Amino acid sequence: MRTLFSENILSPPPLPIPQRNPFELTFASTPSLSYASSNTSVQSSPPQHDLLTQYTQQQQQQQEATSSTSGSDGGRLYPVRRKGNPKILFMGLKKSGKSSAQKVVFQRMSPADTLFIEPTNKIEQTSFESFTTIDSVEIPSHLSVHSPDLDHHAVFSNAGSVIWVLDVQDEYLASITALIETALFLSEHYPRVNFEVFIHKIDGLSEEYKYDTFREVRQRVQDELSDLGYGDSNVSYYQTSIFDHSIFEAVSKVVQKLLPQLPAMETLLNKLCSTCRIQKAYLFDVGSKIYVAADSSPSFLKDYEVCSDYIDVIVDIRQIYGWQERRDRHGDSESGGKGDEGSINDSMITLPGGDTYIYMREIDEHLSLLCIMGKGCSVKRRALVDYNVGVLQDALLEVFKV
Ligand SMILES: Nc1nc2c(ncn2[C@@H]2O[C@H](COP(=O)(O)OP(=O)(O)OP(=O)(O)O)[C@@H](O)[C@H]2O)c(=O)[nH]1
Repeated sequence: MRTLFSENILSPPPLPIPQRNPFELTFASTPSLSYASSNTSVQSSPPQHDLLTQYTQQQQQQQEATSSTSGSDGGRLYPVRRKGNPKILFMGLKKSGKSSAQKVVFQRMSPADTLFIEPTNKIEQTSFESFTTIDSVEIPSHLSVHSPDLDHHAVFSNAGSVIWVLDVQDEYLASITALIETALFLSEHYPRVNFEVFIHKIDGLSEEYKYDTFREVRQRVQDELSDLGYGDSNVSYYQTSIFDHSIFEAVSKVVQKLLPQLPAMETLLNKLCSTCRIQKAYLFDVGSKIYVAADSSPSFLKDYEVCSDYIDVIVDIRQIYGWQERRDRHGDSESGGKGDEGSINDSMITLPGGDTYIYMREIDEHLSLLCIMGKGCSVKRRALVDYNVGVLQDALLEVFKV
């Protein structure tokens, strides 16, 4: 076959992507991992580990030297360590959807019920208890960042992220002006706080208009910030709606940036995926359906949706029929007694077509691992997957033990 390129021209091999050392965190003890694999070529060799470790150490030294406050590394945001629980502030103009967004995600309110939410007139804080406690705070629309009634220190000093909720179904120029004001205030006074923009109520726009509007808002904000000399400020944008999974995906990404365990979790999931040929692996918080980590392969909303729906099914079944007492893979039950090995809470389904499977395994009472597997990882390899997921489970429990 004739091709445009000569067969003798070889493209250079891709450079290995340097990854953060997962064990940089000050854990009480670090898990020692050895995954079982039927394919030895996917396991990293010791010299590679040395290189990665050296690279990470250099990065850390550079970061310490420049005492960077943003936690940004070449465009990639790494969690900045903060004291206390992850705290997320919801801000935006009146009726933009602040209460709805947080109630749908953290309190499992049905989207239809948000029609009856009363306006918020004072600062409201709620705590979501799960694998970690997430504080979510709503700032009423009449309190702008320059309002003398706002206790800036109490509100922003320990905040992790500010989410600006912008209603695209409304006239949004006024919201953009207030958004810029808030972004500037945060850049100047609280640069460690992440600034996230939810381009919200996107469900009301037609398919082709959705992306145009998203791009227009993003461009306007970026242009105005650069005109004011803050072009390099790290602002993230998400298209969201409470009527689909987009709000959960967006909140997941916001929460992930606040978790110091994220690099360790990502590395563990990457290793699991390469060892067991898993297409995509998510670590879900079952209570809220936000995912706290995923492997680094490209992520599609559809994958997230199918896993999220599967969690709903499992939670419903569990509520109706109950669930076996959980035992770990060593046979210890939660009450401390010894039981039969194998009574671990996991399940697997095949999607229509028969080529794709979803595997779910409880890691602890809040977190569950969900994996999407394709042709390369059939049910015949289930024993290998079970074993390796067991190793991952032990490591994750160590990570959260701190
Ligand atoms: N179509 C659509 N409507 C939404 C969405 N999110 C919220 N809403 C609706 O927007 C209206 C206002 O939502 P709220 O959550 O009360 O907004 P708010 O910003 O908290 O309002 P205030 O507290 O009064 O400032 C409600 O009727 C919600 O049902 C969305 O994603 N899509």
